[in-house]
Amino acid sequence: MAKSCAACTTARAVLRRPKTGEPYCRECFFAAFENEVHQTIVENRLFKRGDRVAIGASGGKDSTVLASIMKTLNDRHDYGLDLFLLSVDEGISGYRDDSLETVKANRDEYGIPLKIVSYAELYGWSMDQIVETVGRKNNCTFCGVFRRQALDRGAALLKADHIVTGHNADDIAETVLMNLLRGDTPRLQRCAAIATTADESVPRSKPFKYTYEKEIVMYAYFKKLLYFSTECIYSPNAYRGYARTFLKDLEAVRPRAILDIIHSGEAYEACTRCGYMASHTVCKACVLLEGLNKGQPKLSVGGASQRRQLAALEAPASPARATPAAGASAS
Ligand SMILES: Nc1ncnc2c1ncn2[C@@H]1O[C@H](COP(=O)(O)OP(=O)(O)OP(=O)(O)O)[C@@H](O)[C@H]1O
Repeated sequence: MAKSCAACTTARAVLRRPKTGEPYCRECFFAAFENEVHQTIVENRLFKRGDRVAIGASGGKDSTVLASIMKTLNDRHDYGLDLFLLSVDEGISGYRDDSLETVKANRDEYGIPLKIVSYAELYGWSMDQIVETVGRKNNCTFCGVFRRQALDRGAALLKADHIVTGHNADDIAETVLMNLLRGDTPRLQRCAAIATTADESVPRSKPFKYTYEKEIVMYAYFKKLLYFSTECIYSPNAYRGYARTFLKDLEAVRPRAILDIIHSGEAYEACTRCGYMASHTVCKACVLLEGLNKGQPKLSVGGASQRRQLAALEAPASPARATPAAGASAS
């Protein structure tokens, strides 16, 4: 017997939500999907009214769904944003030239202006030429670094206040895993952040940070969105491939694994004093040192929480405890 939708309980379910495993009808799935992205945008205060927002548009599923949903939410909730599509043409024949045709079709369908910047015009080198020179092994490094800057330069031409990209929950969890496997702990929290701002670059954010890739594909499918699905011909990123397979295996057993990994990245903190990894704003070594340096080592090794220990150590010394130092200077 056909199941009914877990949300409206009346319509017939046509899908099972990958994130929760619940049966949903089409309309309730659209509503839940759109509402979750809206919540992410509002709770993280990603934009302010009047912002000019450049949507990094590659023609792939993520950025195509992002463009569609940014338009839907901007209209529905009156965000007051000026939206633009921004595409980087890396100069990869048989790949980017075809995907840019998809972006142009999306420009016409959504009525969002499109700006294309190319590696050839910005750097004097296309990726095809770079690969001819450096080979296929390290070409992704060139492409990644150049794309980051190209998006900034394109956003500057558009006078954009903000760039959004289609990075989804799976992409972010994969990056957290890769940084963990490489022992690159300083990057853990940064790669899991929803918004980033580097000096002199345009602020960026990822409205799909908590959106599952499988749900993006479902949304595109049921909305009949047009996207380009070929993988880059130059990107045999084997390491990410293993992280991806591992993540998919985890997801199959426990769908929440994707969110849990993102939360692990978010929860990682670097000590605000010495930069070493910490589970609090200040690491245990700094708390112990503070105790030693203040002549109260026992305060920092007791059973109290690290926050309370630090607060106690940072509190102005009581008159009784101040006596030895005061006595020393008086004598
Ligand atoms: N050539 C490009 N021009 C503009 N934005 C890009 C380009 N390539 C990537 N991006 C942005 O970076 C995001 C992540 O890129 P990635 O290469 O991981 O692609 P993806 O996961 O296949 O996403 P998509 O499905 O949108 O192509 C994209 O969703 C898009 O917002």
